[in-house]
Amino acid sequence: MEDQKKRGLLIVIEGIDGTGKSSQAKMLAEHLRSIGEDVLLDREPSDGPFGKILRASMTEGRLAPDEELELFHKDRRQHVSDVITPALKRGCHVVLDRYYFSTMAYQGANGFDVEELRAINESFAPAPDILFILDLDVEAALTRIGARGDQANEFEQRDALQFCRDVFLSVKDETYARVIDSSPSIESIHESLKKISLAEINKK
Ligand SMILES: Nc1ncnc2c1ncn2[C@@H]1O[C@H](COP(=O)(O)OP(=O)(O)OP(=O)(O)O)[C@@H](O)[C@H]1O
Ligand SMILES: Cc1cn([C@H]2C[C@H](O)[C@@H](COP(=O)(O)O)O2)c(=O)[nH]c1=O
Repeated sequence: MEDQKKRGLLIVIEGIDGTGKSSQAKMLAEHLRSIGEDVLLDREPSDGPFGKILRASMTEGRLAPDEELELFHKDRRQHVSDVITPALKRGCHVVLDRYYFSTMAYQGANGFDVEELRAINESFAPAPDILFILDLDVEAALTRIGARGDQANEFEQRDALQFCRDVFLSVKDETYARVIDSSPSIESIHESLKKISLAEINKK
């Protein structure tokens, strides 16, 4: 007999560093579980073999841009086919901290064509049911993550983050996208994410 279970929702949280993605992903997953929903809390780079190489490279030294991009794509293909798709099929919601919009933003800031990156990813990665774009100005985001460095690096970092913020906001008109002002308190942002997610779950 065919499996009649409803597909889970893919709920993606994006935004520049320090906008509160990890905090919100955790709180949303915990809330949905507390009301009896089956939820997988996950992130990208993933905890799979390619994701582990990428995470190690963040502390041990950045890879060449081409090599890094190839790994992000390998990681996402593996994550989508082995983790995300099976979870959604068995009716589990996936709350995901970063997804292919981060590739558009960060690898776009590294010089790759943003629309090409989007097309490559959308050829194999399912679109989210909800995309929360946590939006915050670069100065506030940098203050939150306590970024410090030499002045030249700080300017470069600001420019790159502004580019990323603009890329995230460039998808704001997609039906699945919700821009969330991330300057209020963690709790009030959580209330917004909860309300929007529950409305979408109840629609299904
Ligand atoms: N709404 C908020 N108001 C004030 N501080 C916040 C808010 N949300 C998160 N923070 C704080 O900002 C810091 C970064 O939060 P968090 O790790 O959730 O962000 P992130 O977007 O996942 O960051 P990154 O992308 O750098 O991993 C943490 O110290 C967190 O407590
Ligand atoms: C998915 C993805 C991520 N990145 C970058 C963005 C951040 O600098 C790190 C992830 O760090 P976090 O603390 O876990 O948010 O990876 C990227 O460049 N491209 C991507 O596709």
